[in-house]
Amino acid sequence: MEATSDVDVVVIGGGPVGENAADRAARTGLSVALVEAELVGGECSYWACLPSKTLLRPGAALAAAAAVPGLADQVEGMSVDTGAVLAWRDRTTHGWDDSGQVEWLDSVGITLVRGHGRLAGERLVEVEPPDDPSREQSGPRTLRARHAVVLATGSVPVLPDVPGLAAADPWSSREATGADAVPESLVIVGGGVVGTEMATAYADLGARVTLLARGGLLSGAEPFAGQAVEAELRRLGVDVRLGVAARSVERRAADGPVTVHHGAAAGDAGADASVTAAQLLVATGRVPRTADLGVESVGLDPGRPLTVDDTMAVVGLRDRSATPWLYACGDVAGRSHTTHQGKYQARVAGDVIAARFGDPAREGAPTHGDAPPDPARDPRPWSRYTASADGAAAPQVAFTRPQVAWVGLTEKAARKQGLSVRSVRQSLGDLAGATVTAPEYHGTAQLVIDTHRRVVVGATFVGPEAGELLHAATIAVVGQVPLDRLWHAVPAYPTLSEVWLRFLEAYGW
Ligand SMILES: Cc1cc2nc3c(=O)[nH]c(=O)nc-3n(C[C@H](O)[C@H](O)[C@H](O)COP(=O)(O)OP(=O)(O)OC[C@H]3O[C@@H](n4cnc5c(N)ncnc54)[C@H](O)[C@@H]3O)c2cc1C
Ligand SMILES: NC(=O)c1ccc[n+]([C@@H]2O[C@H](COP(=O)([O-])OP(=O)(O)OC[C@H]3O[C@@H](n4cnc5c(N)ncnc54)[C@H](O)[C@@H]3O)[C@@H](O)[C@H]2O)c1
Repeated sequence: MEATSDVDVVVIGGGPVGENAADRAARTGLSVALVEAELVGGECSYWACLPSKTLLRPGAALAAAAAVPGLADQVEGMSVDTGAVLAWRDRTTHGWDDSGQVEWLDSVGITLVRGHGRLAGERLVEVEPPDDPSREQSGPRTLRARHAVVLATGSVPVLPDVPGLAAADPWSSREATGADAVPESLVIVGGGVVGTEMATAYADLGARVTLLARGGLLSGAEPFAGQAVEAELRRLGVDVRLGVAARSVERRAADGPVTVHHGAAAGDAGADASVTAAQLLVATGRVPRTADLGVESVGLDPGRPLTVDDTMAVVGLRDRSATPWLYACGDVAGRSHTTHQGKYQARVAGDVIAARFGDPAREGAPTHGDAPPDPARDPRPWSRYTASADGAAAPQVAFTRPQVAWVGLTEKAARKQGLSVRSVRQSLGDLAGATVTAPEYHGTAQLVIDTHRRVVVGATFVGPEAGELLHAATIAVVGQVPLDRLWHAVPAYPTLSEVWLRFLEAYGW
């Protein structure tokens, strides 16, 4: 095995984002090496999106059946078969085996280098062989990139500085999505997307769940969304405690129960209540994985978020070269923590690299037909080389019950940006589409409208399968479609999309 290898592009991190950046660049004939320390497919495939959604699906399917006359009586009293669900989760994650993903890399001509990658200066990456002896080093120790290096190393969970917490060896989302048994009881710290999704899944799987949140639930979304999820979690039997902070944690034996003492989140007063459970999950957010990545070798601060421009080029390097060579996308870039938005950034970074260094005329190249970005000038917003949607139009779905789907700005965020906005809120349950879905369908949707430009800048849908309603809103926000034109986008009868007509009627069109 050669010690040093020259390639056109090196991608560090083989999650969904690194894979996409590598693929886009490789399609223009560039040679690409992908460095991966664990499993190709990343957090999303093995410990995040896919296993979590598998754990959530059976409870959602049961609830959907229970809401439909003719089925409700049949499923009453039924519970989820935990063993079957965990076995399905194991199939979804391919038993934590990445050989399928590795085959794909081979098929598209991307070279996999297993090991921990670190920058060692400009366009230079050193790879430390993996600890796991079953996963042997499959490539060179040093990679010299002729053109570009892409950082796609994802993020790591945050462990708050609470006395006794680290010593209690709590679960992170990895253990929660990868568990091989359901604990009798679970206390969750954190009321964000992981906290609410896992509270739903574990309640469905039969655990007694307590959820501790500093504020309300899903604070990144409109407040009414978190309130709907809170109500449903309580209905499921989850003990939801809002406005509280963990003050200390005790666990006497490694496999023994764990007690979380908590008090009011506002102020520093001590603990006034506690909860004891068989297991503890900490879900208090994630930070970009920039520690132990060698970023100090190019003048950046390890452990701190990276700053990228809209072409996903990292800014603030010690030595500025005429053409940017270092890019970052996905969780590590810190702009968004979702797979779809990270992959969007990867398409941008991959296409920028391909346009700057690859052969755009090559068959299968994605980049012909648009002017390549000029590194000396600001990139043109909304071109294929610019991740313009990140700030203005990023969608997200929390697969809670009810689902919460949102895109763009909340009303509060829009006002904070100085926009003059008006929100219109509609009940989904009143629509004909709801009546034929389930007689007791409950749901709410809201548009945030920029009253000067008369365009939609944000949208939220809360209800069963609300995620499927989101994309029309994403198109309206990205396209900045004027309300006058939206009026001509006629929703089919009887679908839930008729809420768009109700929005326009309520706004006063
Ligand atoms: C429980 C949970 C559920 C989620 N559900 C969803 C969902 O339903 N939908 C959604 O859109 N998003 C979801 N997310 C977010 C989603 O998982 C992330 O946004 C996504 O994984 C980011 O992709 P990435 O490629 O940037 O990082 P990752 O998926 O984390 O991949 C990074 C890869 O880089 C590797 N790596 C790191 N450092 C190095 C190094 N120095 N050298 C070599 N390799 C390295 C890692 O081993 C990993 O394979 C969820 C997150 C969690 C925690
Ligand atoms: N369906 C999806 O798209 C999906 C699912 C799961 C996770 N994710 C992504 O993964 C990332 C991580 O999820 P997450 O839920 O851990 O983060 P989050 O940012 O969504 O929520 C973290 C929560 O923890 C709270 N918190 C922070 N510090 C705390 C402390 N010291 N004590 C108590 N509470 C504290 C915050 O107030 C917040 O409510 C998110 O950015 C999310 O977008 C996405």
